[in-house]
Amino acid sequence: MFEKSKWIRLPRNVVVGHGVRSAVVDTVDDLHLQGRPLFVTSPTPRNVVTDSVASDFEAAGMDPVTVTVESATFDSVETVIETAEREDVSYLVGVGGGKAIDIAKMASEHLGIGFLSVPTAASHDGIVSNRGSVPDGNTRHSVAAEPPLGVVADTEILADAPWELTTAGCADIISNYTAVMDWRLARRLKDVEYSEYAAALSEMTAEILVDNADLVRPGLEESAWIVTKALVSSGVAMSIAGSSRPASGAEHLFSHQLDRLAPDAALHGHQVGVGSIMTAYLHGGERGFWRDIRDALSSIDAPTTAAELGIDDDTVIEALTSCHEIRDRYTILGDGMNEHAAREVATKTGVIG
Ligand SMILES: NC(=O)C1=CN([C@@H]2O[C@H](COP(=O)(O)OP(=O)(O)OC[C@H]3O[C@@H](n4cnc5c(N)ncnc54)[C@H](O)[C@@H]3O)[C@@H](O)[C@H]2O)C=CC1
Ligand SMILES: O=C(CO)COP(=O)(O)O
Ligand SMILES: [Zn+2]
Repeated sequence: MFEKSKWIRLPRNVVVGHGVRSAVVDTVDDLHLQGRPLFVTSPTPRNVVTDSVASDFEAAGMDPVTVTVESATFDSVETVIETAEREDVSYLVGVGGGKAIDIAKMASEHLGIGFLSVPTAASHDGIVSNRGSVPDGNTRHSVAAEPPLGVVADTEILADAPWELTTAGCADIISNYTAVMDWRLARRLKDVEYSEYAAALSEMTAEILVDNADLVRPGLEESAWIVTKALVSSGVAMSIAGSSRPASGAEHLFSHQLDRLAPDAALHGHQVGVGSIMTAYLHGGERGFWRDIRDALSSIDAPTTAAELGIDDDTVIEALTSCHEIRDRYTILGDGMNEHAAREVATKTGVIG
């Protein structure tokens, strides 16, 4: 008998466009959410966006509360849960970059209440996904979390955000190529669960973004539009897969290890992009696909070297040789690279000098 079953949980409303920040209240109405909202945000997004959206809620008589978190940790998730329980809120609104949105979605999963995702930067593909990404000691968890009921992505806000946040989002998408290569490898060697639809959607998303790279330029609102659509599509791929596999392979392990070794040195998307150049080399050797990844990153102004990340060469080598230990996720790194091999890939790809 066929007994397999699967839930794919996706947002119901995705609102993208110029000035749609004023539609957050309407989105809440459309989703029939009632009661008191808790805004989950971080310091800069709070000043830039959250307070003005919260004042729309006040004007609509919804009595919002705001909690500001600084980092994507389990302690921050706990702070949000405690605030939500104390203030008797009915749903959450995550406003900010990847960290604030991850915290909101994980708290929402724990509380069993809905949440809305209001990105203030096109910097990551967690805008829509049903995963949270949290460092914890020597490891990094990819946690099952509540996907947003609705997403409101105002392209005016996203285009006004610092340009490097947008290039980081592009690099997070370009890294899908190597994430999917790793996923297919793990399927062949370790029989891991695999979804052809999620893999194809993830690769196609990267392909469309690279094909449109000429249109991704600083200050252009159309760029924010193109990148946001890719981020949404990549997040949907993760939700179809029920894991971050379509968008996170060895290049993400490399970035997660850099976060431990050189905290806050560079943006998540930029780190995974550089990691992707090197893991593409490992997948294809001299045969050139890594050059396509590097050129795609360069074409949208994303870093392609350790120096451009602001990270020294030795730290890159340390991350490469140890990042396979971050989590139990089989990738092209297998059971780890030795230092000589790591130096060779980093040098041959021009990541280190
Ligand atoms: N759950 C998932 O599926 C995914 C999760 N992530 C996670 O997301 C995080 C990376 O996201 P990021 O957005 O790069 O990090 P982030 O949330 O730390 O934001 C980066 C910086 O941009 C600032 N910022 C945001 N909006 C701004 C605006 N409009 N104007 C000026 N500054 C603004 C923030 O204050 C912060 O300093 C990582 O923790 C990563 O693991 C990334 C991809 C997928
Ligand atoms: O960043 C992600 C996808 O872009 C997902 O993060 P994880 O590697 O923690 O699953
Ligand atoms: Zn990522």
